[in-house]
Amino acid sequence: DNVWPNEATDELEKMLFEQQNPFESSLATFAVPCSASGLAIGRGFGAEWIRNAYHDMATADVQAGTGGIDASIVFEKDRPENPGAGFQETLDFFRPRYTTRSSLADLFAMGAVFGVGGCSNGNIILPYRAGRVDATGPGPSGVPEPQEDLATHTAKFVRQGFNTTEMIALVACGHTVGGVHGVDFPEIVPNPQPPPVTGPFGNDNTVFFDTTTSNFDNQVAKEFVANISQNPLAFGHNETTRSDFRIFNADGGDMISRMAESLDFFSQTCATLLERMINTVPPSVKLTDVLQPLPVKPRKWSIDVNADKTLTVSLTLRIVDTLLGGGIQALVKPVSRTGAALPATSPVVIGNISTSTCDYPNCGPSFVYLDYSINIPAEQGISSFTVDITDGSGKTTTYNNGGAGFPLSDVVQPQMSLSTQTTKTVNGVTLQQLNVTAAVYNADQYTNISLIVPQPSNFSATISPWVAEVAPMKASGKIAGTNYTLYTGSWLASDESAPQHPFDVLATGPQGSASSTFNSWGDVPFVL
Ligand code: HEM
Repeated sequence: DNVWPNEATDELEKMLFEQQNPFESSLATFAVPCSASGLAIGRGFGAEWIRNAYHDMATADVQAGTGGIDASIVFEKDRPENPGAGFQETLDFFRPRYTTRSSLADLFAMGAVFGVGGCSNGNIILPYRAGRVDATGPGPSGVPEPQEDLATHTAKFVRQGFNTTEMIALVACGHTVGGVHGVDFPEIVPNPQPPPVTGPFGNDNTVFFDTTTSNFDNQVAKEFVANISQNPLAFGHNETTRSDFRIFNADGGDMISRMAESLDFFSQTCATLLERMINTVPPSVKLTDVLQPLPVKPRKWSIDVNADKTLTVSLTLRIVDTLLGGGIQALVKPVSRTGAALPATSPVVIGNISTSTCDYPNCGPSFVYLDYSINIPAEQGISSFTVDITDGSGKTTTYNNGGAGFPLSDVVQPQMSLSTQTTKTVNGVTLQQLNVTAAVYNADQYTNISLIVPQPSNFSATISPWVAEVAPMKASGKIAGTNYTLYTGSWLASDESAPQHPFDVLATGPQGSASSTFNSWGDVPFVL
C-alpha cells in the first residue's frame, strides 16, 4: 500500500527519512549530536522536543477521548505548568514546515522521534504514524508540576492513559536527557548572583538529570538507584519539588531498579511508552500505518511545453541506494496520455547525482537522487512512468509503484519560467505576490481554472486552520501547434506575514477536473 502520491504522508515521509537532501535543510540534524545546539548553554533541541511532545500530550483525557498530541501546547505556553523557552523554540523550529500536508501536531510527534533517535544515537527509532489533527485553541490545563504530590501525579498519568509502573518508566525515559534550568525553576535550581553570562546565547544555569545528559540511556535510573544522583527533581535542596524521587519510589523502587539493571529493558520500555505517548490522540483521529520509506519516489518534477511542440519533463527521482547496488542504471519508461510506451530515458548523470544519508544510525536508508530530462511530443504527452533499475550484479527490476506506475499528469502544469514571485506595497505594507502561468491541455473541457494558495484563516493566531485563497486564471494565448493554452493568474497576500505555502493550479468543468498540486515557491523566479 506504500504508493505515491499520498497527500497524507508524502511530506512527512520526506521530513522523516530524508536528511541532508539536495532541496531542503534537514530537521533531525538539529538533534544530532544530542548535545549540539544553537540554543543557550544547557539547552538542547532533542530534550526540548521530547518535553514539548509530553506537555502537549499531558492534558489528554483518554476516557473522555480528548486532547493528546494536537499542538494545543502552542496556545498554552503562558501557563504556569509550561515554563521555559523550550516550547516557543520548538514552535519556531517546526512552524516553517507546517502545511496542509503536515500538521503541527504531526511535526511535534516527529520532533520527539528525532529527539529520542538523536539522543540515543539511533538506538531507539520510534515508529512514526501521521494524521494528527491540530487544535484550534487551548485545551484544559493539567500538565504535572514538580511541587504536586504523588497522588496527584498518579491520577494525572491515569488520565493520560498510563498506570503507576508506566508513569515511573515514562518519567525516567523523559528525564534521561536535559535537565532543570535555573532560569525557569529558580526554586529548584537557584541561580547564582550575578548570573553567569557565557557564550552568545547566555547560560540558563542547568542542572542535568544525570551525568550523561546527551545520551538517551538508563544512567538516570542507575544513578538514582545508586543514590549518587544529581537529578534536582530527585535530590534537589527543595524537598517539595522532588517529584522524581516520589514517582521513582511509587512502587517501592521496583521499576526504576529494573530500568537501572538493563539498558535493553530501559530502551525497550521507553520505545513502547514513548510510541504510545506520541500516538495519544482522540478516537476520532485515525493515524496512518507506520511510515516506511518509498523505495523509489518522484521527488520533484515539472513539465514545460516547448515552442517546438514537445514537452520537457524534468524529474528528480529519489532511490534507496541499495537498489542500485553501486550502479546508477535507472531507466525511466514514460507512458503516453493514451497508454502507449515511450522511449526509455537514462538519468542526466554528470554533476547531478547527490546522495543523502541519515544523520543518525538506523533511521532509514540512504538515498540517491537522479535527475532526468525527458523529451516527449506534446501530442503524445505523459500520463505515468515506471522505473527499471539494474543493480550492480546486472539484475533488472521494474518499479511500478504498486502496479499502476507513477502517475504524472501533464494536463495542468505551471510554467515556472513564465511565472514570477514579487512584492507589492499596498498602503505602506509590503505584500507578496505570486504570478503563475500554467499550460492547460484541451482547456475547452474546463469552465474554471484557478490558482490556489492556502493561507491561515486567522493571521493573528499562533496557528489556525488553512483556507484556500483562490485567484482566477485567464487564458493568455495558445501554444501554436499544440492543444495547450496558457492561463495566467495572480495571487496577492492579504497579510504581510503570509506564509509561502505551496500552491495548486486547479481546472474544473462538467467532465471532470485536473490539477497540479503543492508546487514550491522555490521554483518560481523572484523578480523585484
Ligand atoms: C510528574 C511528571 C513530570 C514532572 C513533574 C516533570 C517536571 C520537569 C521539570 C520541572 C523540568 C525542568 C524544565 C525546565 O527547567 O525548563 C523537566 C524537564 C524535562 N522533562 Fe519532565 N516532568 C515530568 C514528566 C516528564 C515526562 C513523562 C517526559 C517525557 C517522556 C518529560 C520530559 C522532560 C525533558 C526531556 C526535560 C528536559 C528539558 C530540557 O532540558 O530542556 N518529563 N521536567
